[in-house]
This record gives sequence, structure tokens and C-alpha cells, in this order.
Amino acid sequence: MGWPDGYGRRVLAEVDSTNAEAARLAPGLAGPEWILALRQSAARGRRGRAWVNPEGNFAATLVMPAREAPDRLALRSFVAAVSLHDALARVIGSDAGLALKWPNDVLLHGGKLAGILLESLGGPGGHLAIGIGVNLVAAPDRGQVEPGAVAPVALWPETGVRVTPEALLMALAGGYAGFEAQFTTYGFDPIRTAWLARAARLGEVVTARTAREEITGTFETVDAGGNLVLKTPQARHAIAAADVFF
Ligand SMILES: O=C(O)CCCC[C@@H]1SC[C@@H]2NC(=O)N[C@@H]21
Repeated sequence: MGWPDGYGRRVLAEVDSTNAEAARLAPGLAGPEWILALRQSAARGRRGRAWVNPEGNFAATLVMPAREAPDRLALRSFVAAVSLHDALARVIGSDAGLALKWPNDVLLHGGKLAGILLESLGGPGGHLAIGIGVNLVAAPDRGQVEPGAVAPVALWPETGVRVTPEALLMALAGGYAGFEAQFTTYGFDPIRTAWLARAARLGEVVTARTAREEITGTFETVDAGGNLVLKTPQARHAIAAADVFF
């Protein structure tokens, strides 16, 4: 799979955060652009957390013009997760042990291998930044992540497979372009189906911690809006934003 038509690419030796760089570049971009950084000094994670980013790990952001409603923009989270899962399977040579955790973490052997941070950049045209971090060579210590969160893992120690950030970008950019085209043409349905086929803990009991409450229930599905659907003895909950604990 070669580099996809219509997508730009920049490779930076160092930047504060590829998502911050995406926001700076967005006003001057006419089409989608991948920004890969070999080092980040101020990488950010979801919910205002820092992202630990040792050199050799993958750090990139896809910034794209997107004049769409926020609900639809948010579904790119699943497009990115499915693309990342499949790109990792391609570079590893197998999808064994890979799974997706709602909404967009990639797990390997049950540990967190990769995270995705979506940011809507607004501005006159409207841009979306999809920031992707993958622990290719090293994972943060358990003490550096939230108590109760899935333990971080890294690809190299876990599988013996050494992949460069550039090689992963190649696999990811090609795969993303395919899923993005599918999303544009057919909508969320095929992406949702692909996501569910790669889901961790589907049909099992999980806990979702939202800003207001904690819900423990059976992970039934992801609905047409991308919500996590949990069934408890009392009700069926469609959850738009939460941290999920196994
Ligand atoms: O918290 C998460 O799970 C999401 C982590 C996203 C990290 C990536 S690394 C590349 C991009 N630039 C950032 O500052 N963050 C994202």
C-alpha cells in the first residue's frame, strides 16, 4: 500500500505536540495532512492528561478540513481506531492479541498500546485534528497512568517486532484513506461494524465512569451515534463520553 493520493505529509524532528502543530498549520491547509514527529516535548492525552512519549514511539496527527456537525466529526474517532488497529496488524504480521477499547484505544494482550486524541479546531473553514500515539518501543510506567486504568504496553517488548514511526505512518495513512472514503460514501454503519468486530469485552461486564456517575453493565454494542451501550438490570444506557474500566 503506497502513500494515499490527496494526503500531505510532514515529518518533524521535534515539536511540542503534533496536535498543537496541527492547530497552527490548519488555517493554511487546503487538504488533509499527516504530521509525524520523532520527538514531542509536551504531548497531550485525552481529558487534559499528559501523554508520555519516549523517542522511538509513534506520534502523529492527521489534520483535515472538516466542515461538519460535531456529532459527525466525533465519529472519526472510530474511523481512526479501526485504521490504526489494521495498520498495526499489518506491520506486526498478525492481528492476534489486538483489540479496540471504546472509544478508540488500541489494546495489545489486554494492555494499552495506543491512544487517540480528537480535537475540533474550529476556525473559519473548520478543521479536525486526529492525534495518534503508539508505544512502539517503550511504555510509561504503571505509576504514570491513572489508578485502575489498563496497564500500558509497548509493541517491541510485547512482540519482538521493531517498527519505525515512518513505517507505521505509511501503513496507517493508506489504511485510513480507505476507511475515510468508506465513511464518506456509506456513512458510519460499515465503520461501526468493523469497530465491533475488533472490540474488546463485547458482551462482558464493564464499568463506564462519566463526569457525573459510574455505570457497571453488560457492554451490548456501540450505537449509530458512536455511544457506548451498557445494559444494567434497570436500564439500557447510551453513554457519549466516559472512561471505561474492565
Ligand atoms: O490519552 C490518550 O489515550 C490519547 C493520547 C494521544 C497522544 C497523541 S501523540 C500524537 C498526538 N499529539 C499529542 O499531543 N497527542 C496525540
